[in-house]
Amino acid sequence: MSYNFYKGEDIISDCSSTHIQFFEINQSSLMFMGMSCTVRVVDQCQIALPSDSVSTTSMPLTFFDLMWLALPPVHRIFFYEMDHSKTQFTKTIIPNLKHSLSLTLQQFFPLAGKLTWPKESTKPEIQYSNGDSVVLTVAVSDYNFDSLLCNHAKSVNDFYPLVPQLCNTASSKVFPLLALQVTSFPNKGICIGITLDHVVADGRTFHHFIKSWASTSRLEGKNSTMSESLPCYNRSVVKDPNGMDMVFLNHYKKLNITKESFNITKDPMAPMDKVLATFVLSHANIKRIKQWILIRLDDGKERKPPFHLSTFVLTCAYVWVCSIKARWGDVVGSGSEDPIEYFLFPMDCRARLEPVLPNTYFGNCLKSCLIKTKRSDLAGETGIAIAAELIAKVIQKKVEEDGILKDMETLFSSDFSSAPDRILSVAGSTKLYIYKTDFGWGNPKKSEVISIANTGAILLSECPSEIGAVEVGLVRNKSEMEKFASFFTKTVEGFPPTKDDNC
Ligand SMILES: CC(C)(COP(=O)(O)OP(=O)(O)OC[C@H]1O[C@@H](n2cnc3c(N)ncnc32)[C@H](O)[C@@H]1OP(=O)(O)O)[C@@H](O)C(=O)NCCC(=O)NCCSC(=O)CC(=O)O
Repeated sequence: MSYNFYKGEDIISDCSSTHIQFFEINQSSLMFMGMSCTVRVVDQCQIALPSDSVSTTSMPLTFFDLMWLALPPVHRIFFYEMDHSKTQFTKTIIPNLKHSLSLTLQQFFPLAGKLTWPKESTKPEIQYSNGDSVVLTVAVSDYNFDSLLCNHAKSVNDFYPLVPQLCNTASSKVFPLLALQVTSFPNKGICIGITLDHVVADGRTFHHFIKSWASTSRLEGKNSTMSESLPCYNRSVVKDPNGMDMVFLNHYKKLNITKESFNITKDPMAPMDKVLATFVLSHANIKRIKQWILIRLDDGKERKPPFHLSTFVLTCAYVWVCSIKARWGDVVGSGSEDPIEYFLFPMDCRARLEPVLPNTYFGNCLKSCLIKTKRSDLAGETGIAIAAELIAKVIQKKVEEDGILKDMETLFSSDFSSAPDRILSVAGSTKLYIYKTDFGWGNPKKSEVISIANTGAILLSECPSEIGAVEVGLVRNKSEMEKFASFFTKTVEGFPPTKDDNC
């Protein structure tokens, strides 16, 4: 099943008003059927920057961007509880979102541009041309809004109609980078679905953009982005003394991605028989896990371990072990078969490079950190302590540019890619403060990244209802999810309480 409902030829008229260009699409409402959540598309338009506000610009991809060239886009959804009428939605909310989006895109113009590989260039680049725009879909749904917000397991297919597809016109070898969808659940809430090609932006840049759009919208178009938080487009700050970009391009050549055949297919997501659920690791439980690990690591000398057991480390170690047990059973790694398990997480290098890059650097600046260990190590009694030590030690290692290269080579190796069911990766972060994205309707009640259904990744977010707690999202088949839920709840209950526990 494909959700591609947009056809470029259908653009019929330029209805530009003030400085925003709206190209309304001549189409009757379309329905997404065949799944519980039904969405009716009522409008599609293209939102451009204010006319002539940014001139045509080319932005070369750095090696950090090139890492993501062939990977599928990220689909993120924000849910806002908000009592609103149909009239309020169409007459006030949507015009304000369109206007504020246009203003925000002026500062984040590459998102309205295209990925392409010009004849005269040695590598692909992002090109913004005056008039480029982002497709915004407006939809309405009468589905049960509350059921999409709850933490318990629900079909992942219910979320697909809430995110737009990137409208690739494969023949042109020019690819859009961002698509947006706003869906109204009348009297209940509003949902914003975003599809972003990771090649243009990582988590930090994406959340910079979305928060800028939200604050401009909250202030009803009065441009709110303070000058100190404008995106930084200085790409010369990313050094590539070892020519890592060429290493990536040579790798892509093997995948037949070249200047001549620059035709990247980023398949739309296909419905699948899986459920999505959210688990919360409370602050008290994180402390319990830490205390339990410290006891396991203690060599009797009561020294502090020479690495930092951060909330991230503790959460990942705990979830990795629960995930292994849910997939392979409680007693794993015994007998002759003891396969290698992989853990993969992104590290934001902005503050770790020499010289340091500003937080507002626009683009990708992620290093992929890979950890390998035998399944029996993780499944054993001290599995969580072993996992925590492995992850923490990788984080404290100095970031070196050739280290990034080594990781990428491992990622591309057949050994790694032939074992998708033995890789646990991480999406999101508790430090991006996604629950502080307020369009004027309060903070989101929930946010999901639906693309984890394809990657099997866990999604980390800060917990909106408890400081210091972590939300963990994942997509699994029903029976594996039930086992995961059981391990997730019971394992920490078996750890001794800390002195801070309120019990
Ligand atoms: C490598 C890391 C995961 C390691 O995290 P750690 O928390 O273990 O280590 P750290 O050095 O960052 O932080 C160590 C301690 O410093 C403090 N600390 C650090 N940064 C902080 C911040 N911004 N706010 C508050 N506290 C902070 C914390 O107290 C933490 O300990 P304590 O926890 O004990 O208090 C992280 O540094 C990192 O780079 N995260 C970014 C990942 C990212 O950008 N993901 C998005 C991928 S894109 C994506 O997935 C798309 C999407 O999201 O839409």
